[in-house]
Amino acid sequence: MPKTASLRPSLTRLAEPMESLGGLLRDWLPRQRWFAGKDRPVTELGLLSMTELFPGCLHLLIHAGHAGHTGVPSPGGAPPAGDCYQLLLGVREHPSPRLGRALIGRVQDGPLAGLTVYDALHDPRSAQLLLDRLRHPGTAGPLRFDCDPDQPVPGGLVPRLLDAEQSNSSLVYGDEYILKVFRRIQPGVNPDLEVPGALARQGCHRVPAPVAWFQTKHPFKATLGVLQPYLRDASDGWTLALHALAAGDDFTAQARALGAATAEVHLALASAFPVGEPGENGHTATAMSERLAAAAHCVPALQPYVPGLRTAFAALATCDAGPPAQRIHGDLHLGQVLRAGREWFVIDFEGEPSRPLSERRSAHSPVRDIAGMLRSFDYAARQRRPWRPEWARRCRETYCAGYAARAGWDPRKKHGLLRAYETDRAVYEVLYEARHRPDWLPVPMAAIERLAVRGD
Ligand SMILES: Nc1ncnc2c1ncn2[C@@H]1O[C@H](COP(=O)(O)OP(=O)(O)O)[C@@H](O)[C@H]1O
Ligand SMILES: O=P(O)(O)O[C@H]1O[C@H](CO)[C@@H](O[C@H]2O[C@H](CO)[C@@H](O)[C@H](O)[C@H]2O)[C@H](O)[C@H]1O
Repeated sequence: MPKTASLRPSLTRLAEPMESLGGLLRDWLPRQRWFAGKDRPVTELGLLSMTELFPGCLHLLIHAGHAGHTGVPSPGGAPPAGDCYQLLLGVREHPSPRLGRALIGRVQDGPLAGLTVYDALHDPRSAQLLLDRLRHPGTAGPLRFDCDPDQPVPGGLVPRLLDAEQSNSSLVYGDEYILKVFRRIQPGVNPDLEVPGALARQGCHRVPAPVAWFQTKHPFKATLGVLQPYLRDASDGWTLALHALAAGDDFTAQARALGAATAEVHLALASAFPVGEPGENGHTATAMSERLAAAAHCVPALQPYVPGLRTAFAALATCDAGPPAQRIHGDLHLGQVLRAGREWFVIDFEGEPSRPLSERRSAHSPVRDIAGMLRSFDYAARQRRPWRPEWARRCRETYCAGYAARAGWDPRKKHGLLRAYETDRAVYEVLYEARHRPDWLPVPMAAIERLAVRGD
């Protein structure tokens, strides 16, 4: 059995832990899928907080600064500029060879010299101890662990880390629960805790409700992770859509049911959170135009289409107000919906990861979510050659019909709104793909061309 490094209590008070970790993390962090600053070199790494969670496991909040940003939190606890990441680091003399993929490296300098550091979420023992902390409310330094006393979580569940490419890291326990450990941390309550909790209180069964969570109060208050029931026999909408496409199967019945489920979630959100006034289209159009300009600056391939795309935003400013602004999902696509039995469930209420948390928690038009899902049918249809525009068109049509039947208003009758929100979403996707998956860029670019040239 590998010997766990003795992490003396003094370790948590070490003055210069980054002497040991800085070099390793500077190399490792930018290679993680959830690292947001891939297009900007990391110029500075700073430690915002460090807590010994249990022997051999450190909880860290790390600031990654890019040129011109400082990692020093400003007075009053406001977050430093740049990004803050949550890491759980295992620290051992001789980690198990089974942790090979999780290795970050062997420390050369500073107080941890000679020890090996790895991503502790890959270590079943650490994952089990983390669940134990969640099962028993309490604190560890600035960290606080809470659970819903009405939904007790049993001990001894075997953990496994999901290895899908994700914005965060998720551990599944005994196929009973899933713990999402947020990676990029922003101040405030994370919508992925706030929204499912509020929807559960509304009696909405479309969203798995949180059963335990943990947060920090230093260097700012923030949600760090959420445990919820795991839908064990579920398949996500993206996988189902690709299977249907591969088999030449129709997907319209599923799309219709998905439209109805989206409307149900929107109705529950409108009951759970304050609803805004309609009539903000001018302001929204300006924000969309600004996002387009910023995206075209980063991705020059967008530039020839800017004038055509702007016509969608100009039209939005003058078209009817549409449904009132309300809390929405914020990043709805086929990968965010799960089909279990004959029901659709909606997960991941974090919103678009690159937007500030305050913006993600504010009210927006529900058309934004609808546009996100319509774009997703287009993404799916473009995964096979020859691509299948008819398949996407039918899914889009029936999704809207399903939505209309439940919501009482029909997205298809809001053409100007839908076009503007779809354009805004495609612009976001161009930026997302350029940063994370350049090979996928042609998918949203095809939509950009269509929206700019044909406008439909
Ligand atoms: N409650 C759940 N039940 C079953 N699978 C889930 C559940 N929540 C998430 N998943 C699975 O985990 C994946 C990642 O979850 P998600 O919340 O989208 O994380 P991320 O923010 O990292 O993208 C999903 O695509 C889904 O396959
Ligand atoms: O990681 P998240 O699920 O929160 O969302 C981000 O990554 C998604 C890709 O994994 C990205 O979605 C885009 O690609 C999907 C296919 O992989 C497609 O279904 C979506 O329509 C498309 O937007 C999402 O935009 C991004 O925020």
